[in-house]
Amino acid sequence: MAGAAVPLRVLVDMDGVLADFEGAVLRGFVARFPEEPRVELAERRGFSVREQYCSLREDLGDKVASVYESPGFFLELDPIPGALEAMQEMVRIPLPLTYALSLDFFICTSPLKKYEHCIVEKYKWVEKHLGPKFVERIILTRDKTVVSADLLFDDKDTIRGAERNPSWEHILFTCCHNSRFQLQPPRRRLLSWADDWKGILESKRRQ
Ligand SMILES: Cc1cn([C@H]2C[C@H](OP(=O)(O)O)[C@@H](CO)O2)c(=O)[nH]c1=O
Ligand SMILES: [Mg+2]
Repeated sequence: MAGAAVPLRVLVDMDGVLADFEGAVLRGFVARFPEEPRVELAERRGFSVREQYCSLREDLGDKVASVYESPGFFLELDPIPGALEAMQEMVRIPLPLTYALSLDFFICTSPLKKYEHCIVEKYKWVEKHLGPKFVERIILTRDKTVVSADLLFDDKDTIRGAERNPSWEHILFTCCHNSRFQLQPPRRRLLSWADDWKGILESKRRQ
């Protein structure tokens, strides 16, 4: 049909973008190991929490991993400010934005290698905070490069996998661990859900 809108496919990551993984790790670590040195959020550098705690002291890596591998950890994560509202708005597009833009929306998230609690709790978290319709939109994969889309909002600075040229543009979602990461142009960031995510969608609009 002439003039029919081709939907823009958008992937939104979960931890660090919708759910506050980093805040919960620090809180859980302090509660469980109050005497141990810790990494404050302002001092977080690099995606892997475990690596940074290991560099503080070798045995702290296992200790911090025990926090995010515990039952209940993923289910109890707080939503990132503005994330739930942005998701509800995103799935309602094309209402306020433009008549020519419709959207195929998915939550694209990786399970931990120790997946026992993580996987089911991620599903439950989405149902609890966003509702059952969003559960149908979950893509669970350890390799996001093989998923095809126009955009991926993700807090991991470097996303690698089997596909060397993923179809999506990775928009780096700012999180404590990547705030000092130097993005090489033309890579783009979204500073928070208060930042102009609609402008980024518009910039990808198909002709
Ligand atoms: C181990 C680890 C996991 N995670 C998150 C990322 C993945 O979720 P997501 O893809 O939703 O961001 C999930 C499994 O690795 O846990 C971190 O953000 N930092 C870490 O150090
Ligand atoms: Mg993430």
